[in-house]
Amino acid sequence: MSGLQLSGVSVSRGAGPVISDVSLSLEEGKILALVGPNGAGKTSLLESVSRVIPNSAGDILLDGESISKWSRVQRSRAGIAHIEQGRAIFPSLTVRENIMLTARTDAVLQEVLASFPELEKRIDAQAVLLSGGEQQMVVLARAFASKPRFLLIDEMSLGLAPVVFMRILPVIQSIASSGVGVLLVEQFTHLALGIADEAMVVSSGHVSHPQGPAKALEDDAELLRQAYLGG
Ligand SMILES: Nc1ncnc2c1ncn2[C@@H]1O[C@H](COP(=O)(O)OP(=O)(O)OP(=O)(O)O)[C@@H](O)[C@H]1O
Repeated sequence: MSGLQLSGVSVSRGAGPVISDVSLSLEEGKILALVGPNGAGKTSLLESVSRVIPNSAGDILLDGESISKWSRVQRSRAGIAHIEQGRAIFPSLTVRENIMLTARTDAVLQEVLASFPELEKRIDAQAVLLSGGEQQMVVLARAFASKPRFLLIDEMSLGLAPVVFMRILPVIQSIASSGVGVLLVEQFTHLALGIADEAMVVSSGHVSHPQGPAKALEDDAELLRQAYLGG
């Protein structure tokens, strides 16, 4: 079986479980939106996939092989990239230097920039001088330049106006079209559902709406509301 799978994954933090028995499946080239209320455990779930924290039960599989015991570095080398919450650019470096940290060669840089027309224009600007939206583009470009198979994106829109985030959405779509599987956690639920192939809702650490077509949730406000309340 190819792709990334979570099978009955639980995650504990401090006092107890924050994720219980979550299963999902992500294929390369697809976007799966993971939505749910604040504190539902979405960040913790992504963190268990990249091994910021371990899963306490269940299994995480890559191409059918268990990676639950793999370190963060091993998972990253296997192509699992994680854009964590908060902007993580190197402010004193230029856009080019930030992207070259992972691109390493000019050929890869040029390949990446083809998906980021806005950045191409600002390639020699110091990153600190960019707008919030442009800085997030740099973060995305740097992750894409590492040539991931799977990209975990945690609330890239934090601190951005929806209209600014809307410029980032087509870039995420283009990354997925290039063959990267994207697991997207996003506070602007409808924007995320609008670009996702599939979606699922997590509420209080549990799956309250299982993985299925994103359109079903996008088109049915009542279904979405119920799932947010815990199904
Ligand atoms: N470092 C931590 N130590 C202990 N508990 C934590 C830690 N980080 C998060 N939690 C708790 O884990 C639960 C899930 O939080 P998490 O951040 O994973 O949810 P979330 O759905 O991403 O929420 P948000 O949208 O607010 O970021 C919450 O109850 C939170 O208080």
